[in-house]
Amino acid sequence: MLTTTASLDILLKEWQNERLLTPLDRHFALQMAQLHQQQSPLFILICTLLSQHLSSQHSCLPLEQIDFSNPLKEQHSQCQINLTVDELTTELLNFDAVSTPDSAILAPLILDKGNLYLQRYYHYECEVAEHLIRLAQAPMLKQSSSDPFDDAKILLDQLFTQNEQQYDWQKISTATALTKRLAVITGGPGTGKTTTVTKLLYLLTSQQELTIRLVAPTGKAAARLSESIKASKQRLASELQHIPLDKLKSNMAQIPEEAATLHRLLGVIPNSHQFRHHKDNPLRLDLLIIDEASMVDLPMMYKLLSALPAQASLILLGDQDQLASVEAGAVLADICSGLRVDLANGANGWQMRYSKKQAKLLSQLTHYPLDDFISDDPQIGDSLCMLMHSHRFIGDAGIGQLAEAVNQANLPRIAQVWQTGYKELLWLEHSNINSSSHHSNLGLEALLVQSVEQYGAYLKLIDNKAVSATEIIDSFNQYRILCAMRAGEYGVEGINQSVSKSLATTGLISPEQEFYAGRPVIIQSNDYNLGLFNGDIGLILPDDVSDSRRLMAHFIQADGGLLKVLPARLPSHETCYAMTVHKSQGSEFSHVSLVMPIRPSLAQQQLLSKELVYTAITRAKHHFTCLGSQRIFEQASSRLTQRSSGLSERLWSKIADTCE
Ligand SMILES: Nc1ncnc2c1ncn2[C@@H]1O[C@H](COP(=O)(O)OP(=O)(O)OP(=O)(O)O)[C@@H](O)[C@H]1O
Repeated sequence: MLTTTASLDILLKEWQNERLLTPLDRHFALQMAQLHQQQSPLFILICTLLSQHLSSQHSCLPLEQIDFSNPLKEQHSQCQINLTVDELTTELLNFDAVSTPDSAILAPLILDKGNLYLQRYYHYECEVAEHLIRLAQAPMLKQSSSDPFDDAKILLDQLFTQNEQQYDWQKISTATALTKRLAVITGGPGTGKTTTVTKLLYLLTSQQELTIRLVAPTGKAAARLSESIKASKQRLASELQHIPLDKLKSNMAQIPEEAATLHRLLGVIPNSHQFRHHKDNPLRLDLLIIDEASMVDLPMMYKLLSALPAQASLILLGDQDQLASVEAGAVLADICSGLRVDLANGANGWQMRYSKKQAKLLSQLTHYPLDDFISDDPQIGDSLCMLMHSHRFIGDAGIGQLAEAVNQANLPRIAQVWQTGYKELLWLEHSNINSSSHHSNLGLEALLVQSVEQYGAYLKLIDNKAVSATEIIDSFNQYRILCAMRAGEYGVEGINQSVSKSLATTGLISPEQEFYAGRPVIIQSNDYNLGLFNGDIGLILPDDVSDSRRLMAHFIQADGGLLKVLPARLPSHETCYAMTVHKSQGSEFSHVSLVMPIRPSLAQQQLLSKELVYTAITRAKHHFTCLGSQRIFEQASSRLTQRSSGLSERLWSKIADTCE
């Protein structure tokens, strides 16, 4: 048994040295102990584990996951506490700093259904669940006529050609969003989320005047949403040629194209965590559409839902299989979790779950029988729709096949896809050659040759005065190296150095100074005055309007405009020939090369997950290269990220919880 605080402190320091804990985790625990005058080693240990869980993006600490004999999966534990979950629950509730949700005065730590929360996160989780369930149970806005869906039925039939052989889930998704104030439309890349939402917007705006806002978590994702909606509107217009041109034009003009970031929508207050819009100053809109919803973390979802006006509707679009948000929570995955089913082949699949009433209504609207999807108590299921057929990867079969095999963690299938020899897939094996005078990795060398060829394309445009900065940035964005890790030779830092060196050797760049023509930079913090945000990527290029052609950092903004900033004024940033997979979320590139580590540490292995590999693959539109070793690729593909949270249970349990 850990009997003294001193022995625990030694243990915490050891864990910190092994990087199993951050200094913040240790300080949090010690501060909690001081604040609540509680020196019990058990209390300090639990606070440490809670903080470590929150730093690892979990929303809470499930007590049943604590293994006292090895709490942080370290090599040699000296921690010898031994308690069952029931004993631990009793011990924890004896501390003043811990309470249950039904206590008269809530303590800073809340213990609910076997999960320990910081009070703030408990509040976020309950509120998000309540908001979502309330929206899911509310009918869509402004229904006036005796059969409010009469017009919608006609329009739905015009917009979707009825397919007798197969269910058209895009049509069913559109109908879902017509009937409920919450619609969650999910699916992998190219499954038609934007196409569906464009048709829905056409349908809604041709019936009534609505204030609609389109948003995404990052500037890049917002810019991509704008582009996709514009392209989708053009495709739709060409499909609807039977509609008189004037009417078609005026209907199309009603569909918004501009997308903003979530931060811009909510109104950032400089140097504050608060936004201008919140519960008491709600947004002014009728319909909010959030793309790339998998990137929205729990606190942000809480803030968005709180700022939503009482009668507004919400549509979440995203891919539930992608990496979850950078901060705590996995809101989209939790929302979708109730649809998960085990398939006969052992893989995971999804199945819609509707109430009888909703299945009947959707059937009437779409003419598809939905009795097979009726569930007893679907809670939020009436608002969900999944698109499973990718229209994007038909021509580029290899990428789609690999993404699917990884997503299903199907190792034999993954091996088979790599062995098929698809022209759009390239495997580079880490192969170290060591001789007394020489150390090289042939895989890395091949990657560097590829990067010189690929990045050479935009670098060669820089001196051509006929080519605009926007065109050069577009060319740069065709190719990107994504790293699974930040640190090390095969992390972002090492690969950036290696690529810079190769480009310099071939004379494509002259990196004598910090800022040189062609250097790509990624911003690492928000600068509201400059309008630059964490994750924004730009290029250092000669300013084509100044005579001296002095160097400026050029960024394409969410509205497509070009922002120029003096390099010396840039907020913290780094070179970006290579970036992390996390930072690439919401972006797409024609060619993606994923770099995996050779010998990941124990802590690094935890980060190499199926979601990470899947996200990297699905960033590629036409070509995907992987530098790795088969063993690490397979290990990563079979490691599912588990984010501890009580949200899934709150959304899908039979009796919806209310927040205390
Ligand atoms: N029902 C359909 N039949 C044929 N092609 C379709 C259909 N739906 C979408 N597509 C095509 O598939 C491509 C991808 O569609 P869309 O952009 O709507 O997908 P998405 O899910 O939004 O993709 P992403 O996740 O990449 O943003 C587009 O070229 C679109 O024209």
